[in-house]
Amino acid sequence: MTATRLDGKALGQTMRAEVAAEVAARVAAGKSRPGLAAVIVGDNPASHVYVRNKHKACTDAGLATWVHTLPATTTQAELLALVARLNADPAVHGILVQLPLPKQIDEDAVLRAVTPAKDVDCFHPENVGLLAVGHPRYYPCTPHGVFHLLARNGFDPAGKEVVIVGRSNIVGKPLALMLAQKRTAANPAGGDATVTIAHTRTADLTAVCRRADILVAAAGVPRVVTPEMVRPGAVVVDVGTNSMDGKLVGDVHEGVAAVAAALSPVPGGVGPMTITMLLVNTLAAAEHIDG
Ligand SMILES: NC(=O)C1=CN([C@@H]2O[C@H](COP(=O)(O)OP(=O)(O)OC[C@H]3O[C@@H](n4cnc5c(N)ncnc54)[C@H](OP(=O)(O)O)[C@@H]3O)[C@@H](O)[C@H]2O)C=CC1
Ligand SMILES: Nc1nc(=O)c2c([nH]1)NC[C@@H]1CN(c3ccc(C(=O)N[C@@H](CCC(=O)O)C(=O)O)cc3)C=[N+]21
Ligand SMILES: [Mg+2]
Repeated sequence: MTATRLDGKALGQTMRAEVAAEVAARVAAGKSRPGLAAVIVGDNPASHVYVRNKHKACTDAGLATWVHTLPATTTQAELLALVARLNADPAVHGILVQLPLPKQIDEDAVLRAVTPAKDVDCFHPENVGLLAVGHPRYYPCTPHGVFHLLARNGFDPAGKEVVIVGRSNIVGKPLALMLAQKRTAANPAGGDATVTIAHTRTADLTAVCRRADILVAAAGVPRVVTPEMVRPGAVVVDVGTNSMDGKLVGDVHEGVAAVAAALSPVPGGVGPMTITMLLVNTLAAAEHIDG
């Protein structure tokens, strides 16, 4: 078997075109143009690549966008002052503070300073709480991207065994929450799946992963998911974006393509979907804030 490719680049483009059409219609109707402000502190090269990609995707879809680049020596007070200014700016509907932040900055304090209505990453505890009780204001971008990459390729997670490797606050944990939840009108990306979360203390990772109909790798470790961890015919989503010898690689061993029914590539899988969901959320934020 050679796995079907879950093409996030193509699906992301399709969904970006949908956002662009809605933005154009909204602006033509005299409403506000959705705007995203991205904040990047320091000179992590990967962060600069992502922020540049986000900026271009916003521009292409007709969103207003600003990138605030601050030096690595920025103090917490300076960063909080910028966030306060963006919170108060009526042209800004979405605020993204690129992670990770330099050591002198308390990441949690900054994420909590973003006003929840503009928190298009869904990192603020109020928004995480709304997600947890099944009434999301926004879906977090990477988990939402994974949901659409599955659902729109005909792999509805409802009733399936899902195993997620990774339990971070930005990927594994919110994805597990979403996929386990009941799908309702208020929670259309509820997965109705049976979900297992694996991590570094999981006793037998191979045995746990082999239970999966849908296996999601979000560990940040190249090739951590090997072919023997995949039940033949399973669907595998690779969230990893790791830099190895100057190359971008995922968390899934290339041999998995011979075992899985479908596999998302890196690059061109979850990454472009994440950016697309950021545009979706920025449009939703403008509707939420301005009507
Ligand atoms: N494509 C995209 O849009 C995005 C991609 N990413 C990528 O996804 C990956 C994960 O990111 P993130 O969640 O932030 O990473 P974190 O480092 O915050 O979390 C990694 C998680 O994986 C678990 N883990 C690590 N190694 C193993 C292992 N050998 N076996 C089992 N579990 C393991 C950790 O377990 P424990 O909790 O026990 O330490 C932890 O829960 C990275 O490659 C990142 O670059 C991230 C965000 C968006
Ligand atoms: N506040 C915040 N929000 C985030 O959403 C966030 C963050 N911080 N910090 C870092 C992670 C990582 N992340 C990616 C986004 C796009 C790609 C992406 O588009 N990747 C392309 C390739 C990009 C390249 O060429 O390097 C692909 O996979 O095809 C990857 C990773 C968002 N993150
Ligand atoms: Mg820090």
